[in-house]
Amino acid sequence: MNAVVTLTPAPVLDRTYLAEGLTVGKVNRAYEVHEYMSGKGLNVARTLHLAKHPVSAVLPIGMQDQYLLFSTPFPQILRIMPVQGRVRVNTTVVERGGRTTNINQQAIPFSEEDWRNVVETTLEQVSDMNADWLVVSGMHPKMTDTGLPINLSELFARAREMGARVGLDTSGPELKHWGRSGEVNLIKPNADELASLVGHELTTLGDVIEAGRELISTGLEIALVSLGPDGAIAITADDVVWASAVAPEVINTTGAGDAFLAGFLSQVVTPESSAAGRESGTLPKLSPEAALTRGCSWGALAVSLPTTLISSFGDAPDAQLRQVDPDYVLMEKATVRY
Ligand SMILES: Nc1ncnc2c1ncn2[C@@H]1O[C@H](COP(=O)(O)OP(=O)(O)O)[C@@H](O)[C@H]1O
Ligand SMILES: O=P(O)(O)OC[C@H]1O[C@](O)(COP(=O)(O)O)[C@@H](O)[C@@H]1O
Repeated sequence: MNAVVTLTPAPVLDRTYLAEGLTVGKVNRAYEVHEYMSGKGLNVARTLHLAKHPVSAVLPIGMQDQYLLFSTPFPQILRIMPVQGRVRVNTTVVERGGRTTNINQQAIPFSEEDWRNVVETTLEQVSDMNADWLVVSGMHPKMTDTGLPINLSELFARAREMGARVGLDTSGPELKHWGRSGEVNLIKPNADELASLVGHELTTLGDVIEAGRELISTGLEIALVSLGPDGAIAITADDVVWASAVAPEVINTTGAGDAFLAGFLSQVVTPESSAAGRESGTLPKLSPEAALTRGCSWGALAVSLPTTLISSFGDAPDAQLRQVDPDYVLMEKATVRY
């Protein structure tokens, strides 16, 4: 069935200001403001749900903030875990012309008990949905008692024992740790995140491919590197595929990575390969090529909308693509295999 479970360990209230321009150190005025519940895993799940894909989003959110979800689209896909602490707020300023500035708040720490409940609920979802993927997205909170970041080893190992692949979309020290741990199947860094993961500058596509291959040698199955307007590249042990799609207009780049990952996940395992895998007790075969093209199209669509994919329209992403670009004429798609 190619079902996906997402876990967003640190959900967010996204506040987006649209302004003519942003001058640091001056008073800036917004001509439009949007506010909605978000977080990388939630964004991926909503986008997949719009595409009628089986998906469930685990969201640890304190009681005081659960009202924020009252008007959220698609409440049926949410698995809300009550935890201590308030939800964080991420602020985005989008200038005309598309330049985007983000200020992301630190994640609220987890108590030992809250984290344990989140792990168990997530695994229940993986099991109930017979999930092909568990995707953990966004910042990782620290634990209140130790001050150390959450430990995902048990969650990853048990999800994999259940036959799910594990995907991780994060940055900074968390990506450095888990990206090389051999405990996840997929990571989705952008070029800057990949450079800091491998510890050196990446100036050419060849550098990106080499960095991806280095990670594959540590036990990763697929490095999915997004390259902003230059599309994305998927690197596996025996395949390197690049694709891109042209955005009709660049309005707000926040959320492009999430839309891209949703598009990729929606196609990387076909229902047939998923079923065949279950029958033979092996992991389903991956089809990165079609998945990459779909991911780039959805990413390009996301940048052409003022907010994220889901809050602007209620249609499936491919229908939204046709509204933005009736014949897909502007979305010239290219896929190259290296
Ligand atoms: N300016 C753009 N034009 C067309 N597509 C874009 C543009 N920016 C992003 N995308 C698409 O969205 C994907 C994710 O964007 P990227 O900026 O790399 O991710 P992140 O938001 O995680 O940093 C890209 O791989 C690309 O397919
Ligand atoms: O958990 P983090 O790293 O603060 O990221 C969360 C932020 O990333 C987003 O999910 C957007 O991410 P992308 O631009 O990578 O798609 C925002 O909606 C959210 O505020």
